[in-house]
Amino acid sequence: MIAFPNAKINIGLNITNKRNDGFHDLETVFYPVKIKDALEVVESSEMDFETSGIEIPGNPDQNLCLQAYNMLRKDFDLPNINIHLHKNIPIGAGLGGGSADAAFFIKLIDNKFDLKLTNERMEAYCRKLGADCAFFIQNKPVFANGKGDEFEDIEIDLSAYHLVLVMPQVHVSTAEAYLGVKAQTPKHSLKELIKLPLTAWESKIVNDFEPHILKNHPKIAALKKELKSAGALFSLMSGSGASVYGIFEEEVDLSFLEKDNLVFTDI
Ligand SMILES: C[C@](O)(CO)[C@H](O)COP(=O)(O)OP(=O)(O)OC[C@H]1O[C@@H](n2ccc(N)nc2=O)[C@H](O)[C@@H]1O
Ligand SMILES: Nc1ncnc2c1ncn2[C@@H]1O[C@H](COP(=O)(O)OP(=O)(O)OP(=O)(O)O)[C@@H](O)[C@H]1O
Repeated sequence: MIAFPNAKINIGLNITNKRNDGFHDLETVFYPVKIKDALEVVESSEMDFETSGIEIPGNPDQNLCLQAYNMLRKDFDLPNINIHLHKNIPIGAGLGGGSADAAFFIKLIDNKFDLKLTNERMEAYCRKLGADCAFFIQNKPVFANGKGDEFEDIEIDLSAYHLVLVMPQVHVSTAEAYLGVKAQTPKHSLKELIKLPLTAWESKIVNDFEPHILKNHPKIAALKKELKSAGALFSLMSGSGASVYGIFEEEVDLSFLEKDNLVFTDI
């Protein structure tokens, strides 16, 4: 059985409070995009985990797909499987790629082995793996708060626009991003700002990670400027970075960008 975990972008991100458990409360809008990995599971006599595509840093035993499998195995009688993950979603990009893999893996195992898990139960498993992970169970645009794992439905549809995402040769770890940020109550709630017409979003809808990440990584700051100059109605770093997206009214020629950037169009 095969699944295609997709990435997300954050449209706005306010860090509102530093919690006592080492995490932060935030407000964000998660929007699914079409940049995808491929994940295949087949039943087998022995456990095996293989990857291809972009190299994943860290110990393969700690891959979120395996962590998800080990967690499910504690509660269900599951057979050995072979997992193949083809990695295409950039890592350290603020695109939630690892979280997407884990959530889609749980949905795939539920489907393949007929576990009959509800969305709520799958989201509960996801929350144990990472703050971003639960979003990918329902995988639809939402306003999120708490650790980024409590959701409210919102009306938002960007399908009339051209979304472009650029990933520079810069890697920002999520932990690094949170270390440099100061929590504060935003002047206007993102839940209200997101209702404004898209042409009014620029400078009102912000990402609280941007000030320090753009300062420490001038390549990301330069990219954001370039997308603006190319006519983006709105552009923002996604999550903790390093990727930056632009929302354009028309298709845009980005051949002027430096060749070492990864560019995804019509995401
Ligand atoms: C930056 C975002 O992508 C925005 O959507 C997410 O908040 C990150 O979520 P994630 O990658 O799933 O994060 P996790 O793997 O759960 O946590 C990594 C580290 O980020 C910090 N962290 C994460 C989420 C959160 N709400 N507050 C935090 O302070 C913690 O130091 C944590 O140890
Ligand atoms: N399936 C996986 N895909 C990618 N990274 C994984 C995976 N499993 C575990 N990881 C670990 O998670 C780290 C970062 O993952 P991810 O791509 O989600 O980060 P990100 O781009 O910063 O996204 P975000 O901050 O939005 O969650 C990697 O460095 C890797 O060690």
